[in-house]
Amino acid sequence: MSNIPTILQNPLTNKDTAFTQEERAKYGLTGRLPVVVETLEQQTTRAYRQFSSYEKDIEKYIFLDQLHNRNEVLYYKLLIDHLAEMLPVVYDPTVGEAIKKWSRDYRRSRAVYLDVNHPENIRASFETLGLGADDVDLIVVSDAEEILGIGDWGVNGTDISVGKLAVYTAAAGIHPSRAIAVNLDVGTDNEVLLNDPAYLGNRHARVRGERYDALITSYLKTAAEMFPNALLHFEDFGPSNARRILVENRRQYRIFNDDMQGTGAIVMAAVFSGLKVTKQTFAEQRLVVYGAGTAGTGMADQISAAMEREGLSREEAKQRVWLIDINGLVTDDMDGLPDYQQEYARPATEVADWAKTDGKIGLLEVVKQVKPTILIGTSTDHGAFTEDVVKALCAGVERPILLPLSNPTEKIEVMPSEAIKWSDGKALISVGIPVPPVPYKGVNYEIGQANNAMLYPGLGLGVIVSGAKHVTDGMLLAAAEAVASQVNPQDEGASLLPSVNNLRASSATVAVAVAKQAVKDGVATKQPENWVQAVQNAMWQAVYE
Ligand SMILES: NC(=O)C1=CN([C@@H]2O[C@H](COP(=O)(O)OP(=O)(O)OC[C@H]3O[C@@H](n4cnc5c(N)ncnc54)[C@H](O)[C@@H]3O)[C@@H](O)[C@H]2O)C=CC1
Ligand SMILES: CC(=O)C(=O)O
Ligand SMILES: [Mg+2]
Repeated sequence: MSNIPTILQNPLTNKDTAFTQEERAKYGLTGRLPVVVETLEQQTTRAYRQFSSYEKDIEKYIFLDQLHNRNEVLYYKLLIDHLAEMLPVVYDPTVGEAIKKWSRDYRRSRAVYLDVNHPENIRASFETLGLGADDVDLIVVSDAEEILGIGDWGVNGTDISVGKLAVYTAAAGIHPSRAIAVNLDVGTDNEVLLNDPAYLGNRHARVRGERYDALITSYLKTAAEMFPNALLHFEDFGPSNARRILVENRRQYRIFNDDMQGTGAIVMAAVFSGLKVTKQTFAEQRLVVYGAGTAGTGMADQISAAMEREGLSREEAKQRVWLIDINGLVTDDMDGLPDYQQEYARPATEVADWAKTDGKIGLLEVVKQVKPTILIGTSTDHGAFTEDVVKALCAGVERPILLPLSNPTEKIEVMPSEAIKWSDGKALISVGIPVPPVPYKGVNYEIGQANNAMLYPGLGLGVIVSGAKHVTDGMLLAAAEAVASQVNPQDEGASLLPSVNNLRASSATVAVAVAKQAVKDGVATKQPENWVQAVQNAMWQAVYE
């Protein structure tokens, strides 16, 4: 077959059967499309029928990916019209499965790859996009060391950046052609990939130390110079790099770590809702975090900061936090604790008579001793919140807040259906994955999705609309409050978080709150008269131009 016209090949310009007769004549498409001219709605109906014909989520993922590569407007129209149904396919949990198979199933690239062995190519790689300084709002970058809860996936992790961007556009109307997905290919320690002939990334162990740091520094510098308005979103880095990069660069660059800050903020939103039910303050909480890595310690930081805002000293706030990691309760006599855990390590003397199992103070013992008001799981330890743990939790307090947040489904600490049963409906639950409501003793328990995807799109939109120079703690808090303001958790069986069905409206509400806070914090560079209108105007709609 002869060549396909460029306008049909480019997903940003392709309208396919929706090109009018005039357009067909103008763009050299005469005779190159079937005669019927369709509307976007008609195309969407067909695409939905095609989507629905696939049984497996991974097949649906591939169908949507191919549509994304063919016709961007149609892809987003379909996604936005069926957001609650399709988010779990383009994003968590199915994206995890797609990432595992990415090199083997390779179809077409949608990203920029920055190679640790050729840092001199960073600028040239971005230049190939042909985008000017004002053309980019957002870059999502991942080095794929800790993809969701499934570990190191090297270049296969490209699709976490692509998936996060799809959610930005579908949920908050971030313009798809003003956003870039980036994979930092620094090698991988995943032996399966290193020994797979189909693997498409650098076939060597992860580069660490000076060369890694030089790549990050060069990436930040080049991206900020070339695209000075872009929000630099970091996703799924390993725990030590994630925190270090954020802490070292947040004053200088417009940088956001989703796993620490986005997750921390969505958890804050769930806790705000939970406290409306228990009628307590942050300062009264006892927080146990099971799995003290990037996400878990990010949450400990945000919840303890909320305690401080209510008048506790830093020391008093830390006294109300217990971290549990792979070696049990984190105590100050442990060797080699990473810096992000040291801050919360409990004095060994304080727990000297707590029961140990296999030489560790385990979760059940901590729950019995501490009587936590909030138990968070970010451990990837599937099933860790056993019946004994949930029952002990409920023996300690009347309405515990229970957030088993590990993704994807195969990693979750407890499924809500079990936690509702074991807690006799008392636990106030949210989880990272989408789950259906749980019927129990005549009540339908709606389970909100405490996934950063419920917050970061609106946060990003607020940053873009306000032209904020930095993402401040105040902006994260404003986002969390805006999410929590949309639910009535006191109603029996109500969710702690808004439904995914309302995600676009929720994102707009979050964006307005974030933009206003950016002004208050002195980091906004734009100040329109009406923030609500400015946010609406900024939201890209899936329609043909
Ligand atoms: N719901 C959400 O929005 C988010 C959920 N997550 C989930 O949280 C989990 C952790 O993610 P990250 O913090 O990025 O990973 P990470 O690797 O930084 O942290 C995981 C921590 O859990 C610890 N751990 C592993 N097995 C354990 C066990 N048996 N007992 C106690 N601790 C154990 C590890 O030592 C590590 O410190 C993942 O499943 C991820 O999908 C992460 C970010 C957002
Ligand atoms: C949701 C997310 O960012 C994670 O699981 O890593
Ligand atoms: Mg993540």
